[in-house]
Amino acid sequence: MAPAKKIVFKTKHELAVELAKYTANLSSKFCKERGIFTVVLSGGDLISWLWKLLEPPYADSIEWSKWHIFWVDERVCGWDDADSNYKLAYDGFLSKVPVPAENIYAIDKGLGAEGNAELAAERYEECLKEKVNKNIIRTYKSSGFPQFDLQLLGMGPDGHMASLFPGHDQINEKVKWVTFITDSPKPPPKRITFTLPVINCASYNVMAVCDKEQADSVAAALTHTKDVPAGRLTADVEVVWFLDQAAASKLKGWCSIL
Ligand SMILES: O=C1O[C@H](COP(=O)(O)O)[C@@H](O)[C@H](O)[C@H]1O
Repeated sequence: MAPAKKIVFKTKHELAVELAKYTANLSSKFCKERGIFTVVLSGGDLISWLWKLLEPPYADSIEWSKWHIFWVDERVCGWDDADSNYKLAYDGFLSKVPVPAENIYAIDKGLGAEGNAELAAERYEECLKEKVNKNIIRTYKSSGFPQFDLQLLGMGPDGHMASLFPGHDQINEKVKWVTFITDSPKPPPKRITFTLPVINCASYNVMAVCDKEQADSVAAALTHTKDVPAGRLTADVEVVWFLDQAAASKLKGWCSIL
């Protein structure tokens, strides 16, 4: 289990620049080693901090054709719904880079539109298993859980990550790869989400958080003074918290500031 690193940035702009560099370095490493780079996206603000990847030197140098894109959580709705994490990522990032359409694994379109959270979670887990069988996704040591190369995560003000919310049972799931919630405290209520064991098997986990609304939960998660889902985040190789000064404002003195 990797200890959490924290980096505090003066501005969101600087955070986005460093996030692009970090992602591009890992892309280059995994594309060289495996010919594939598996990337897991979240929804929320994270997508707006990926803009630097769309610019030089990254836009033209990243081997986009080797990227495979998954979602750590998804709202159970149509792909064109304003709540959709797929739509958010497509409009803000994926439509601007040449990742092949067949390498983008969104929630099942029909089940999403129908609002069938349970079946949508089962179908997404089947999708992951199929990609494991095709050696697109690696598995974690002997556990059999999928191991993604890089997950780009965010955290809500209540300390939730993915769609694992405080006080809800999904955080305790130990067997399934993907589970669902139908009473999410943050709208919309129906969502599917990777489970904690899957999230924590990733080789590299980035948790990017900005703004003062998240400051209490950032402090709770990183000092373990209160049990919030994001405080359980680990990774196989490295977990790094990318914070702006407002999000880090309740942490006392021990972060590296860029
Ligand atoms: O609902 C969600 O919230 C979290 C955090 O979002 P943010 O807007 O506070 O950054 C997000 O990571 C997750 O993917 C999304 O479904």
